[in-house]
Formats: sequence, structure tokens, C-alpha cells
Amino acid sequence: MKKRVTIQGVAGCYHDAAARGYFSGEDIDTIECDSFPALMDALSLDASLLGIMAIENTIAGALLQNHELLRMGHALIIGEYKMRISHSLAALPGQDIDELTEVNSHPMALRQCEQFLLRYPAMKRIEKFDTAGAAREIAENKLTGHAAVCGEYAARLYGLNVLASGIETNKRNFTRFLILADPLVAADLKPGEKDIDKSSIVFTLPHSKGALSKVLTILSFYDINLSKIQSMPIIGREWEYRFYADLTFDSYVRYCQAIEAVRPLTNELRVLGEYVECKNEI
Ligand SMILES: O=C(O)C(=O)C[C@]1(C(=O)O)C=C[C@@H](O)C=C1
Repeated sequence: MKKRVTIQGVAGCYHDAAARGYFSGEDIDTIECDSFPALMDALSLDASLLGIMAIENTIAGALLQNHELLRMGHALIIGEYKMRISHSLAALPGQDIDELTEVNSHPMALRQCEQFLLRYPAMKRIEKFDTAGAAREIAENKLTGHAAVCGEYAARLYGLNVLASGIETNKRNFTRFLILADPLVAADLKPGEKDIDKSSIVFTLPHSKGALSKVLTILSFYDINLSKIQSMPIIGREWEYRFYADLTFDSYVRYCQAIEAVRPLTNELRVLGEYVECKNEI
């Protein structure tokens, strides 16, 4: 059966491209959603849907709210995809860069182009729900004076003219996306144990001396590499934090042992998914 993947954004956005990249060789349908919470709602209403969600970018940093959405939702991570993001400035054909008064895009995309945009103070930055959506709106409503920060593919798809390309602050601009599925579907699509080499977990810690250090020491004892750790404040429990960690490892058995060893030292430990690390970084 053809896979249906919910994306944040409209046709031509980076989520669309990442979904097609992850499932390359397969004919998939992408389902448009206008926000990350809407994407999670769509996943919880239809267990047959898959989802794709950006989680961090090498220039703009983590999408913090998406960590919380993952924790609160019931979908599991079944894979990840890292994609090079290259932005263009696109406007209606015939428009000159000096005529532009407004630039529209996804907040993460605007942040990734900060230095380029600083050169054009006359252009007011307006956040939109996605890059391709911003391009489509300009094209459909014939908005002169407006530009979109979007991918070249989106500019072409909606008939806009590219005024500048490669406008991201740093060329090493990558976004990491997570592939999500309902737990029942995840059980079917999940890689075999010998292929799993990455896991994402979330936990809280008691407020005691060395609590985090003890967890990290145990992980290291089991040869688990901590590829990322992100803390988030716990709302309602002032100055307490929740930790999101990505673990990479060679042995699934050792990883399972490590999880059981750290469990008694943590509170509310939850495995958000076990999957194959994406190696297409460069
Ligand atoms: O607006 C888009 O095209 C998206 O897919 C969103 C998004 C994001 O959420 O970070 C995806 C990748 C880029 O980092 C910029 C924007």
C-alpha cells in the first residue's frame, strides 16, 4: 500500500522534500498540515499515517516545542533523515530586490538567513507557517513587494523568480527530521534489532547531587554514546528540567541493559523510538 506521510507545510516545502528523500524509491503521498501540533493530531486520528517532523537545525538550533510534542503524543520515532537546506529569495517575476518591502517565511528559515536579511533592512520579516506556503501565497495573491525565503524547487513550483540563492548564513545548514508512526505500525516498520543503532529517550531526575552525572556514567559504562542532550523546563515545577537524549550504540543488547540500569535513577523515563541513525550528513 502507498505510504501516506503527514508533513508540516505545503507541496514543495522542506518537509515534503525530506519525506521524499527518506522514502526515495517509493511512491508516497504527502499530506499537508499547517502546524506541528496539527501534524501530531493527524497522526493520532489515523494510525495508518506516517509523519515527518523537523527536530533540529545546525544553524538555528533545536525546535524545542517539537520535543514536547513527541513526549506528549503517542507516535514513535522510526527513523531520521538529515537534509542540506539551501534557501533562495524569490519574488514575482519582474520584481527587483530593491523594490521589496516584506520577506515571508517559516521562522526557522528566516533565522537561518539572518546575515543576508540584515543587508536589506527595508524588508520587514513576516513569519509564515512554511517556506513553500509563503511562496504560494505570493504567487496566488500576486503580492508585489513581497519575497519568500524558500527552496528553489518551491519557487519554481509556484512560478516565482529567484533573486538570490544560497542565502543561508552558513553553507553547513542541515536539518534533522524524525519519521513518526503509530506504535502498532512502528512495530511493523521498525528495523531489526541488529540494525538499530540509535534511540531517543526522555526522562526527569530527582533534585539530588550528581543525578545527571550518575546517568551519564552508566551510559558510558555500557558503551553508549550520547549524541545529543536537550533540557527543557518542566512547567509548574520551577527550576526543574526534563532531559531529552539521543543515544547511539553498536550493540542493541548493551543498549537495553543500559536503559534498565538507568531507569531506577530517573523518573518518567520513556523511549521515544529506536531506529537507524541517518548517515547522509554531508
Ligand atoms: O518551511 C518549510 O519548508 C519546512 O519544512 C519547515 C522547516 C523547519 O521546521 O525547520 C524545515 C527545514 C528548514 O530548517 C526550515 C524550515
